[in-house]
Amino acid sequence: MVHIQLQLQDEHGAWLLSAGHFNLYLIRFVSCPYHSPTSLGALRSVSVGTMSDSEEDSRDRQLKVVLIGDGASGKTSLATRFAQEAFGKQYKQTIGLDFFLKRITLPGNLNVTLQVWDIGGQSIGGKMLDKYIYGAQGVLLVYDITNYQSFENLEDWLGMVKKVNEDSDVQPVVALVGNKTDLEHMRTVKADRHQRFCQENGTLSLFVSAKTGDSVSLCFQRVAADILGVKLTKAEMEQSQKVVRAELVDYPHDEDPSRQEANHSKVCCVQ
Ligand SMILES: Nc1nc2c(ncn2[C@@H]2O[C@H](COP(=O)(O)OP(=O)(O)OP(=O)(O)O)[C@@H](O)[C@H]2O)c(=O)[nH]1
Repeated sequence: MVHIQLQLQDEHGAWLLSAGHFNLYLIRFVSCPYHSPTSLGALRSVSVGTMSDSEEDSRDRQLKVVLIGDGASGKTSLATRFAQEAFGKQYKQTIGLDFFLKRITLPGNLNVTLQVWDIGGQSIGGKMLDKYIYGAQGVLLVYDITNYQSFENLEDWLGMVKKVNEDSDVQPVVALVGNKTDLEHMRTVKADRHQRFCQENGTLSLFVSAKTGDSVSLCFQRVAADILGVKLTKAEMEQSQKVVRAELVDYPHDEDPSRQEANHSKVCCVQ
């Protein structure tokens, strides 16, 4: 594939455009005299050159990853935990979709910008769902491990993904994501049921907690790596699985300090 580097400067030397990855037909379009003298008349230089493979490799890849699944399964929470390292206990239904961007680095210094499309659970019957899913290289099928219905309904969500991609040569990487693992004691979807779904549908298998952050980065890393054909080592996977959670409790200050020491616990959990 031919890549062209195109750079445009104005009369003061400011870059109007400096970009690569143009296919030849785009360059033809740029060289047409479509621009007005006022907007681009002051152009000082246009340089066109090819990019070497190493320059090309150092550029960010953009991947579209969509999160789908029933309402309240935790899609927004996952996206927020991943992109902003935050978690909100309050449920606020996503209407339509939300959009997040996050840059990650995969082994081999491969920079990847993930476009995370958080699709509202109520979109399942809507007209826009196929448009949201279209073009996604990665799909996270999210369910709540404490809600069996959210797992059962994934058949419908996956059906939609297959329908959107039925004419496509390249199929998206699909991952089954069991969320809310911090509520293990309330689990209603057995782990072997989860694994069977993965085997039957050829999906990646992930368990996460958006609340604690457990395995959330790993989840996105694995999907991105799989899309790009990058292999993550065991050490790399363990690294992105790690969670450091510290909870400091503010106790009243007027107690006897010796009693405070005996009665109060500070929670600091390193996983
Ligand atoms: N305990 C626990 N609660 C979670 C977790 N993830 C999400 N929640 C809670 O579950 C509720 C729903 O989370 P959302 O992220 O809004 O769910 P959603 O899938 O985006 O829902 P829709 O917008 O309706 O599609 C919220 O109250 C979250 O705080 C988790 O890992 N553990």
